[in-house]
Parts: sequence; structure tokens; C-alpha cells
Amino acid sequence: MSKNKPFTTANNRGSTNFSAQHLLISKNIVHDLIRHAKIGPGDMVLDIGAGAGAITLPLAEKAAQVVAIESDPRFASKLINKTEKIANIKIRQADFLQSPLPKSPFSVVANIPYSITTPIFGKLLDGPGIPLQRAAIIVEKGAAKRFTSHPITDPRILKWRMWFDLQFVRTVAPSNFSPPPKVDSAILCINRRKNPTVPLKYHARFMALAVYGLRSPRLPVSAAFAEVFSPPQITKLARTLSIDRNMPVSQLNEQQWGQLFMAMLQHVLPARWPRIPKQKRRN
Ligand SMILES: C[S@@+](CC[C@H](N)C(=O)[O-])C[C@H]1O[C@@H](n2cnc3c(N)ncnc32)[C@H](O)[C@@H]1O
Repeated sequence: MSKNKPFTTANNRGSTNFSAQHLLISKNIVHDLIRHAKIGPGDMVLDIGAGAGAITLPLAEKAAQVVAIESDPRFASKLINKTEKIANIKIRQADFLQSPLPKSPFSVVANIPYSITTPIFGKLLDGPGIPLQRAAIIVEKGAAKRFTSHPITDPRILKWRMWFDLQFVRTVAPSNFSPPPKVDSAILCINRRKNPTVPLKYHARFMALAVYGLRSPRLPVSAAFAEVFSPPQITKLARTLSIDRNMPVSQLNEQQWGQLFMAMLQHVLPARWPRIPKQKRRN
């Protein structure tokens, strides 16, 4: 392959996507990412899709350890050469989606490949035992809005937000990348919740209620949970939790979802609990 061709990458289906990668060229944005992720000398940090190392190197000045994962062998080998004398950087040439996550607490600072944003977030946020603490990630602005906004219509995003606070931090203009992408980007911050309304052990059971409750996001709360709570229970709950029983179920916030779930555990017989959805196979 010619030296002048743009860097390319394997996508999550194992084929090759020959589009150019949008590398960060703004030191201010790199600085902002590291600051928002609150990286300090005790932190082990993943840089997902490290490219030419725009984030990796400044990150290593703040963190205890940086593991940079890059699937493109040309980026990876350049980065290995560039960082061989820096003791706290490890470069892994690998597909992040197929790589094991750290077993001890870690953070993420990254400008990721947009084409696999949801699989990357799923890998970081889906499982109950993943020790992710904090992250600042550049994603397409549309995705950042979708992951952080109200109403909440997607049970998977709701589940992420029950245990992690997802915040839209700021828009990042195309001029901060080379080549500039056609769309706006954004910094999205993730912080593990210290006191989630629902204990982590109920992760799968909560997902069952979320999938059931959001099957038709425009249904009023009373109809959405009709098979779980009896009409008097719903009326009482709505009053105690200050919820309008006629509002669309998608208008419930994370805290109200948590309170409804805890009420279900306490007051509803297990036979009426929604079933835990079968895990989808991940390749
Ligand atoms: C948008 S570029 C960002 C590069 C660098 N972080 C920066 O900000 O300049 C995304 C990078 O992710 C890499 N990449 C794409 N798919 C990947 C995967 N599945 N696992 C690891 N890296 C991947 C690409 O090769 C590319 O270098």
C-alpha cells in the first residue's frame, strides 16, 4: 500500500473500511478531554483508537498508566516506535471490541471511530461488573445528544444511565480534526454513580423492567406498567413518587425509574415481574 494513502482500519465486522480517519489536531481539545475525565497520577487509562497518539502522549503525562488500543497496524507500529522510551504507555495493536477490559478500576479518554460508537459504549457500560470509573470521549454530536437527552426511549441507554451519569459537555467543531469530518462532534463525559438508586445486583432484572416499560415509549405510565402494578398500586405510587400517571413513560427520569423498580421488588409478587431478556450473542 502506498505510504501516502490515508490510514485505514478494520471495522467491527472484520472487513476493511478504507475511509480516512479524523485525527485530533487541537491541543486545547485534548487538554479539555483529560481535564473533564479528571485524570490524575493514580489512574489507569484506556485510549481507544489511539491513531497517531494525539491523546496518548499528553495523557501519559497525567496518568499512572496508559493503554492505547489501535487496530490499524501502521498506526500501531508508528506509535510503538514513538513511545518506546515512555515507561507508562503500553500500545496494543488490537480490535478494541475483541479485547479484554481491565479487571481493576480504569478510566477512558478517547476520540473513537464513530462507526462503532454504540458497540464501544456497550462494551464499556453494558456489563454489571465492568470497573469503569470515568471517561471523556469524543463522539458524533448526534450520538452524544441521543445518549444524554430526555425523553428516554431506549432501554439500553436507560440502563447505562442508571449506573453511570452521562453528560454532554461541549460541541467540538470539524476544524479540530484532520481531515475535518462532515458532522459536528462532542465531548461526552461518563461518571460512575456513587449511589445508584438501584443496586448493581439487580442489573439484569432492571433491564427486564426497562424493556417491558419502554415497549411503546408514548404509552402513559399507568398503561405501560399495567401488567406489573395493579391500578390502585399505580395510583398510590404515582402520588408517592410525584409522577403524573398519564404522562408518557419515556418522560420518566432515571431516579423515577429506579424508584418504580424498587417499588416493584417490594410490593409486587415475583410472578408479575417482567422476564429477564435473553442475552444477545456477541461476536
Ligand atoms: C477518529 S480516529 C482517532 C485517532 C486518535 N485518537 C486521534 O484523536 O487523533 C479513530 C482511530 O480508531 C482506530 N480504530 C478503528 N476501529 C478500531 C477498533 N475496532 N479497535 C481499535 N482501534 C480502532 C482507527 O484506526 C483510528 O486510528
